Amino acid sequence: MSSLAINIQDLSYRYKQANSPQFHIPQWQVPQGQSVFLHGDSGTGKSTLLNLLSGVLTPQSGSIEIMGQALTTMKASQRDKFRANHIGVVFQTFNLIPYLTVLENIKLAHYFADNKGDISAKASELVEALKLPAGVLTTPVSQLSIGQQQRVAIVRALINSPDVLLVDEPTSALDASARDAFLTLLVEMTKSSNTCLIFVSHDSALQDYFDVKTDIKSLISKEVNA
Ligand SMILES: Nc1ncnc2c1ncn2[C@@H]1O[C@H](COP(=O)(O)OP(=O)(O)OP(=O)(O)O)[C@@H](O)[C@H]1O
Repeated sequence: MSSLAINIQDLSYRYKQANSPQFHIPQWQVPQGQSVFLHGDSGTGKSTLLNLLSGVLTPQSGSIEIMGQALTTMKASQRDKFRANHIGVVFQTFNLIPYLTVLENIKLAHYFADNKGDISAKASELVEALKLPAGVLTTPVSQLSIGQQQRVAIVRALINSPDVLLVDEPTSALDASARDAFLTLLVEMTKSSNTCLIFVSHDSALQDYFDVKTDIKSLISKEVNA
């Protein structure tokens, strides 16, 4: 089995709109279990890269392997299945369904993965580990604070034990002490499950929590973007 969680080779992507910049990464490799702080100026392509890694966007050329499996050659249905089983995502808006309870939201994520069975026990464990209140599983998401919703989004992303967890700017809604506690937990949890964590943020004060700090500019090929 590959020891790389992510292996990108000669990746090119361009949005369909006229004048969109070409986004090109000659190569990028991230080992299993590594935590990466991915930063860079606004508009440099961080969200685009996360969307390519999660298979939401499909590149025009090049390859993306996750755990040695080529995301880029999968059919859309295979890619959806693969994402459910191997990739956790927490994007800025959390994408939780507000009128469903926390447990119903988590079950929905689990439904799309292969590993069936009752996940209530694991959901309770994660809820406790992320220091959410005990009764939260039966609470509708709309009744939670933003900080709690963020933790629920993490629980949902971790429920299928992903190999790669992609997190986009999640801490802006939190105060400094809540943010510290959140990041410490997030890094601990991903380390203990050998999950590769790609964490995108503008806030360089957060970089010390992570194994590696990567500026997206260093990944993007200069000639193509000139
Ligand atoms: N849906 C889209 N259609 C066309 N162009 C897009 C689209 N989304 C992003 N872009 C363009 O792609 C480039 C990279 O955008 P992206 O959102 O990935 O950057 P970012 O580094 O995440 O920015 P920020 O830090 O502000 O969130 C920008 O030039 C942006 O205008």
